[in-house]
Parts: sequence; C-alpha cells; structure tokens
Amino acid sequence: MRNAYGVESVRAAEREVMARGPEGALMRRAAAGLAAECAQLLGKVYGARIALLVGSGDNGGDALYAGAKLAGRGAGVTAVLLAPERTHAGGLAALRAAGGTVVDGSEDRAEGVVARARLVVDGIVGIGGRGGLRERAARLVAAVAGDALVVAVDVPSGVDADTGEVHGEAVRADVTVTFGAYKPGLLIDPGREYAGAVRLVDIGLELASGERVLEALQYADVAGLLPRPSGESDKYRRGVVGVVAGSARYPGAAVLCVAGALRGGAGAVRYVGPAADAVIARFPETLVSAGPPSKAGRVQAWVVGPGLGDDGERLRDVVAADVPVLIDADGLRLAGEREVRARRAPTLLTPHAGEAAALLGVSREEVESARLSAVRELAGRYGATVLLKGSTTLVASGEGPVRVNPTGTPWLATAGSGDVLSGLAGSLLAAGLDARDAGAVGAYLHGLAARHASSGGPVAAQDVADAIPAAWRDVRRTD
Ligand SMILES: NC(=O)C1=CN([C@@H]2O[C@H](COP(=O)(O)OP(=O)(O)OC[C@H]3O[C@@H](n4cnc5c(N)ncnc54)[C@H](OP(=O)(O)O)[C@@H]3O)[C@@H](O)[C@H]2O)[C@@H](O)CC1
Ligand SMILES: Nc1ncnc2c1ncn2[C@@H]1O[C@H](COP(=O)(O)OP(=O)(O)O)[C@@H](O)[C@H]1O
Ligand SMILES: [K+]
Repeated sequence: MRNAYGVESVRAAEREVMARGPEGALMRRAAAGLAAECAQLLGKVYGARIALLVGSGDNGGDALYAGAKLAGRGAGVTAVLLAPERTHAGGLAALRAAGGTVVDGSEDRAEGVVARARLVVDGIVGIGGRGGLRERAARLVAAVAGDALVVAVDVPSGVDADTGEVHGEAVRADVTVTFGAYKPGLLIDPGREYAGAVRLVDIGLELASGERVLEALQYADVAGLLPRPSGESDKYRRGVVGVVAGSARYPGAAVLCVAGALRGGAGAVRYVGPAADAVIARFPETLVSAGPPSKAGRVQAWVVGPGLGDDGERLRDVVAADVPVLIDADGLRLAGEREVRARRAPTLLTPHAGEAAALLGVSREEVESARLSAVRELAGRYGATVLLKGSTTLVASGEGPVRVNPTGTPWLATAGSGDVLSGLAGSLLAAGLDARDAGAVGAYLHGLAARHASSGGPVAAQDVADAIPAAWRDVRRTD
C-alpha cells in the first residue's frame, strides 16, 4: 500500500524527530536527497547551469542546501530570492560558501538567470503554502525554458499539498522530490499532473499508518484481494452478479456491462432487461430473464444503471434488494438520496465528474478541481461508498482513508469504458469483496487492462473488457 499523509501529520512527525535529533538534521537529509535526484537527472553535474527559486520558508532552505551540494560538484548555481530579507540564512550561507551566486528576484536580470538554466529547482513554497503562485513567482516560473528540467521541492509550488487543488498558477515539474511521506496532493489531479514523477526521500519521519488520509493499492494488495475459486467452488458459491442495464435505445451499454461482469470473478452473470437478445448474441453464457429483477432468481450483487434510460421502476426494484448494489450512469440520476441511505446492504455509486456534479448541484469544473472533497461529500450524503471516475479515480467510504487508483491511462476516456468498469466492480461485489475493495480493485484492473489493450494507442471499451484477464494474471504473478 502506498500511503499519503496530511500536512498536520507530517508536521507533528517532524516535531518529534526534531525534539530528539540535532538541529537542522532533517533539512540536511532532505537536501541530500534532493541534490542526489537533481544530479541523476542532469547526468553531468559539472558545468551545468542551475537556477534555484527560493521562497521565504524552509522549502527555500532545502533548495539552497541542495544547491550548495551541486555547486560543490562544479555546477553553476544561482539562487533567485523571492523574499531576500526572509531567506533561510543557513542555506544562503552554505550556497555562498560553495561558490553559488545570488540575485534578487525583483531585479530585471532574474528572469534571464531562470531562462538560461538547464535545471530549475522550485523551492518557492512547500507544505506551508496557501493559494497559487504570487505574481513575482509566477513571472519567474513563466521564464523557465521549454527544454529545462524542473524539479519541485516537496510539493510543486501553488499545489495544495493536502488536496491536490490548484488555485491560480502553479509550477509544472518534471519530478517532485518529496520528504518523509507522500502528500495527497501529489497523487490526486490536478496536483498529480503538476508534480510529474514523484520521488520519496526517507528523512526518518515516523508516521502512524492510522493517520493516512489517502492510500493507493499496489500489485500485492490487489493480488491479496482478488477472489480465487477453490476445489469446492461452484458458480453460486463464486457469486452471481445481476446486471440491469441497457434499453431498446442503448443495447450496447448492456453488452459492455456484461462483458466487464463476466471477467470480474463472479461465477455467473444474470441479465435482466430489454437488451437480452444483443447480450445473448455476444455472450451466450449469460443467464437472461424478463420481468422485474426481484423475480430473476438468485443474485449476490446487482449492477444497475448503464444505458438504463428512464426506467425508474427497475431501478427501484434493485435498490430495494437486500444485497450489495452498484449504481452507475442513468441509475445515479434515478436513485433518490433517501432510498440509498435507507439501504442496509452496501451500496457503491460510480459517477464520473459530470454525474457527481449533478448529484452535488455544482459544476463539473468544481468537481474536477476539488475531487477529494467532492467524493467525500457524496459518500457522506448518500451513506454509501463512492467511486469518482476520471483521471485520478477516487474511492471513498464514510470512514477510513480515501483510495486513489494508480493505474489507468487517458486512453480510457472512451465511450462505454465506464460500463465495463461497473460490470467488473459489480462482479467483484458478488464474489464477496466489500464495496471499497470492489471499487478499488475494479478500478485497478480496469486501468491495467486499458494499458494492456492500448500499449500507447487508442482502445475501444470492448478491448478493455477483453484485456481484463491479462491484467488479472499480471497481478496474480506477483502473488
Ligand atoms: N516537515 C518536514 O518534516 C520537513 C520540512 N522541510 C521543508 O520545509 C517545508 C515547509 O517549510 P515552511 O513551514 O517554512 O513553509 P514553506 O512551505 O517553505 O512556505 C512558507 C512560507 O511561504 C510563504 N507563502 C505561503 N504561500 C505562498 C504562496 N502561495 N506564494 C509564495 N509564498 C507563499 C509564507 O510566507 P508569507 O509571505 O505568507 O508570510 C510562508 O512563510 C517543507 O515543504 C519542506 O520543503 C524539510 O526541510 C525537512 C523536513
Ligand atoms: N483522463 C483520464 N485518465 C484515466 N482514466 C480516465 C480518464 N478519463 C476517463 N477515464 C476513465 O474512463 C472511464 C470512463 O467512464 P465513463 O465516464 O463512465 O464513460 P462511459 O459512460 O462512456 O462508459 C472511467 O473508468 C474513467 O475513470
Ligand atoms: K516547492
């Protein structure tokens, strides 16, 4: 599991270490890790032109000490000071002693220094930052050459470390070197996008895992959660997933949802709805029935919604069932908050940003710019587990850390791929995973399957479904 911790926890852990250790030890470790990463990126340090953007806090101190190390190895290092009178004194002295030079960020030549640098180190602001870049910093960042390497210290300046929100301008880094722990803002868009590749430097902070606010499953975690049939398994013990999806107008949604469900580990897939002919033509192994879902026979979990249109009757029939239910797409529009809250069995809602926005009564942009608060808000309102789809898919339940999906590719943004995901996650629910695990494992496999199917090129939703078994085998190989 990859865990991320909020700023308050990181600060508390820092205080503990500082109370025990010598003054400045943490910053020295941080700067050593930062310098090593910069050196590796540069390849050849000697003679390299480096600009340090240095703000008023310890983030600037890290940049200055790392700059001193690089200057000691023969790099041409210039610190551009954004608040000259409040610059970290020890760091500044170290840089000067190592032969580095200093300019005031308000001087005209400062922009030229930045523009000529091959490597720019962003030490403007770290976990102490609030809001986007201020004007002078934004002007200097805009001067960075297109082919320069940008390394952010701890957090890209302008990105909210706790949430990944960006209010105004922020630094776009190739690499972010973060200290002591991952911060949520480095793993959730839009912040994740600004952070580039994230490197964690261990500086000896001890964080209790109970304090994590965000977690990302890794291969081994997923392998441990995947259902696996045993000698005694039969199709009923493995779980039957019921799919209520599709309409005369949108039969394809039913086919894609069933395609995902068949690869999700349940023993059988039952389809109820008007697209039965299309489903059977493509997947003859599906058990189809007409009539209300509640009369369809044994089902351990339902998926309801993709391509459903306005069929509120079947939706309500499913929501009344006393087994886990995944609600997606049209189902989200039709399901009332009160009905969902009243359910006793687990509910998993899987909106994309537009659907989440409609449920919350805000704009799509608001959801996309504040994904963490949107997913938490929805989970709270509905008393359900919510999987918010998109570039960084999040899964939140009422309690416990939010999960962020580390797999996936923008090629997944293709019509119908969400239907495959809902079938897949519903199948995992039927196989016995709880709603959080079914959502997170479903998103993980779905993303990995898309990468398999894509190999860097376009994919169709059907390709993603077809690649799920390969993704599954990949994960199990690490078992
Ligand atoms: N925790 C740890 O374990 C370790 C932490 N370490 C390092 O310390 C960093 C935290 O340092 P920190 O607390 O000094 O805060 P920091 O982020 O440098 O900035 C605060 C200053 O910035 C200013 N400011 C605010 N917003 C701004 C904006 N939008 N644009 C511009 N300026 C803005 C604000 O000043 P203001 O002008 O508002 O008075 C405030 O004084 C951390 O990220 C890591 O790098 C490591 O050395 C070792 C271990
Ligand atoms: N930029 C992106 N990067 C990674 N995954 C994405 C991106 N955009 C969308 N996705 C994923 O693609 C799928 C699209 O689902 P959805 O929006 O429901 O589409 P549809 O309704 O056409 O099936 C979701 O799994 C979502 O997480
Ligand atoms: K920074």
